[in-house]
Amino acid sequence: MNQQPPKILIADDEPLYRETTAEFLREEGFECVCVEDAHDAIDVLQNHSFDLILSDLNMPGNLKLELLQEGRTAYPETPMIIVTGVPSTESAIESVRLGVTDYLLKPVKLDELLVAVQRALPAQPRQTQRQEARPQNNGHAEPLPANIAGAPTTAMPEFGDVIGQSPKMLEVMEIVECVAPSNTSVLITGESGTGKEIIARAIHNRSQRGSKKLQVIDCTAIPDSLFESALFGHVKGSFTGAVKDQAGQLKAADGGTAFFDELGELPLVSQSKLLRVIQEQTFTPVGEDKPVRVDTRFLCATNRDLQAEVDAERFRRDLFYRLAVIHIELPPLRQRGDDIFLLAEYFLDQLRTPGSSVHGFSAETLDCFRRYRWPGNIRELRNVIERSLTLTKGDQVQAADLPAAILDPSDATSESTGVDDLAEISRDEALDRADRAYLSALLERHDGVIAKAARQAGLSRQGMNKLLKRHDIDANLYRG
Ligand SMILES: Nc1ncnc2c1ncn2[C@@H]1O[C@H](COP(=O)(O)OP(=O)(O)OP(=O)(O)O)[C@@H](O)[C@H]1O
Repeated sequence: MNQQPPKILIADDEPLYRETTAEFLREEGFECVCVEDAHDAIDVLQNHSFDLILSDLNMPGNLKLELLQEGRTAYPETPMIIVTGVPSTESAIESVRLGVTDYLLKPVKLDELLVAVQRALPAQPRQTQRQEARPQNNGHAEPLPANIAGAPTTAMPEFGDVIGQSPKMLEVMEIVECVAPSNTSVLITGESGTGKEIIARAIHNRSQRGSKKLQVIDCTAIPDSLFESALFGHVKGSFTGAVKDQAGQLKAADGGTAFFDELGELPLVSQSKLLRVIQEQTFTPVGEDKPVRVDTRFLCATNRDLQAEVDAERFRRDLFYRLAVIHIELPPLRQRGDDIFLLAEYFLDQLRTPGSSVHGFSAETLDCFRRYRWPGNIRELRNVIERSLTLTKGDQVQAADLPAAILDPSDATSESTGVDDLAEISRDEALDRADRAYLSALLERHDGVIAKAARQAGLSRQGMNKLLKRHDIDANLYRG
């Protein structure tokens, strides 16, 4: 059996970084070859085979990501990790589109680098599989093989449960296709009910982790004091109430994906614990002294503006950069054009009882759908259709079957502001007022009962509480 250590090509124009990385990896048992620019890297690759390429982005000869292109086309079997000091969403998406295994930000912790290297190397010792370096084909890049990550798709991918054909959603789906096969972290943002979880599922299902678990971790549901126990698990007797050994949620995500929902709600102290897990892929259960190693991909979602949270020092900058390598911003339903009709048809089909004669919507109903703001987005649409189906008598959902707020959306924007006044204020302020008016009307109707108001708006209770807090509305004032 071939006992050669895995061989890594390190391409970086910063001598200090290059040498310290090589020294560290050599100590860990790898063989390293260092080059200082993309030209040298491409030359070396022609005559030697490697098990992994570790490459900087901003270095001579790589302005158009030449090394990446060459690496992925001529040596598609050789995994590649990007380590960059100048991250950008564009280069991250392009790197992932071309099929890099990981995209790390400098300064990268050595432990984190080691985890990424170990993950990128195939489970089988690569020495026995190492392919002969292929000659360059006269500078003509081969087309990307269809089976590698990010090969341009000619037809739109089949997205099953994710409905949408608007340009913004097609863009989202293209990014999902590109990023799914890598281990890169993805941050998904968007208003409540825009489908953040469904997109996380789409990424997970399309990755090689798809047959393993997608563990959803709701950051609002974990009390600060129980964060470690919930995530890392605990051993019996390690604290009052720990009556038996309990595995944490991260253990369940081993081999699969951990999806942190409502990440923006995570308190600072828990953020630092999470950062460590992501960097080192290890954690120590409460009451244990030995760390547990996992292989987990991290996806997360929030409806907060995380960059603003970072600026306000409520969210750790290093965690933000680590998680937001790829950022997918989901548009609100009101910006998805005709997707609203596709979604409405889809939910009608899904939710009508077998044998129901309802098979569509009246023109007036569709018009109401188009004009309404949908603050609860797709979840609200789904709820509205579910409710209307119970009221509809004929074979079409009529406008009269819709909730009052949807029938007359102007009610929700009136709030003592005339149309002329509205034109004087910013769009954000106008939308803010509409939200406030809508929430007040809902609370009025439901006598201040938050759960009922949330149900009608298609929001979770927590989501409704957050909105009320943001608008400084006290539900108690609406109690009868
Ligand atoms: N593009 C879509 N196609 C079909 N169904 C969708 C789509 N987007 C969202 N949904 C449905 O809308 C509902 C809300 O979606 P989801 O829970 O993913 O939203 P979210 O953004 O994670 O919400 P929250 O911020 O409240 O957690 C779910 O029932 C989901 O299946």
